[in-house]
Amino acid sequence: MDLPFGGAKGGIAVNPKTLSRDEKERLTRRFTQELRKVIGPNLDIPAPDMGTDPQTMAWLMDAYSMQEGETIPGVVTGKPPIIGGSKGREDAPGRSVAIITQLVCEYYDQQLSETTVAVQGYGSVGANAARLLDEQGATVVAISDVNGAMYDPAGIDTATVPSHDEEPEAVTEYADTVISNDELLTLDVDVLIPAALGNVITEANADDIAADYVVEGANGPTTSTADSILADRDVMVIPDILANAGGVTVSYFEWLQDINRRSWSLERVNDELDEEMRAAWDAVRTEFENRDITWRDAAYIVALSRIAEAHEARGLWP
Ligand SMILES: NC(=O)C1=CN([C@@H]2O[C@H](COP(=O)(O)OP(=O)(O)OC[C@H]3O[C@@H](n4cnc5c(N)ncnc54)[C@H](OP(=O)(O)O)[C@@H]3O)[C@@H](O)[C@H]2O)C=CC1
Ligand SMILES: O=C(O)CCC(=O)C(=O)O
Repeated sequence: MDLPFGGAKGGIAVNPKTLSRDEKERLTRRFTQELRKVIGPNLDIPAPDMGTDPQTMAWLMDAYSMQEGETIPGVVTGKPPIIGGSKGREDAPGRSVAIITQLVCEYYDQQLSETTVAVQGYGSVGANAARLLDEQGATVVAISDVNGAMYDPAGIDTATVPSHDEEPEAVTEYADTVISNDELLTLDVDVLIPAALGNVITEANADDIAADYVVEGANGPTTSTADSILADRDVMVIPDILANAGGVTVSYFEWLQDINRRSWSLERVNDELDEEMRAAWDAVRTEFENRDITWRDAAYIVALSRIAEAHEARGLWP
């Protein structure tokens, strides 16, 4: 039986191989019950981490710790800061999306103050990205939740619209003009940030994407066929593994804090995240420029080269 670990709003460091079959079954039942209480049928949707929150991660820590007889905070990340979570973890993926969007704009000589942005999903990733970009001077013209999108070509004051965490399914209630989530994806904006479900940019709508830049906030929002269509159309797609990596990066910071029994300040978390994101951007940009490939291929080359080097260092490479 597979444990429903990983990919939630934090990572988990349990090695299922070290658990007995009975322990696995017990943990799986407990986790699934608790998760279903929160996200109900959504447990079966393609992005199962949507709708979970730091409390969910606290349950995971407690369920595991009960088996161990002591609290093991480092076993799972994305927890509330008061019980071993990291400050800044909730905002981190949206913050990294905003940092990367800023770097993309700088790279293509696109002034942020003259940049329009549409964001699908208004949760941990979408709302934080939208609000940071809004604060930095971009014009956020569309945001959405499961019910549809708020659209205002003059710009939305993102701070006044509650995020999923603050009030789920509220975006359209605050809107004068509502459009569909599908329409949001094809708006004529500079930057499109899909930050909800996977597989929303497909063969069926890739030709209609009017944005110049797609910065992937969600995991896997673009199918591979759509990716090729966008590449042929010179739409720059900045891949999820770079853009939303703030989440997993601050999860790593959280694990470091937990195993060292330390708590970092928010300023330190955000400074170190900024540094990591800029270093990742530089590494990907170098491959992009040297090889004349897509941003996604450049990110894969950076990642796979590191794995290959690690194999080589161990003498494992044929
Ligand atoms: N949180 C994290 O650490 C990370 C998350 N991701 C990925 O980012 C994406 C979003 O996750 P996250 O922000 O954490 O999730 P949240 O649960 O915090 O927010 C999800 C948002 O998407 C909206 N939504 C739900 N269903 C749909 C739909 N069918 N169409 C449009 N919008 C919808 C929700 O609306 P409503 O309020 O109405 O429910 C909510 O605004 C996922 O793909 C996730 O895998 C990637 C990296 C890290
Ligand atoms: O924190 C993590 O390890 C996972 C974060 C996350 O949800 C993701 O990157 O998709």
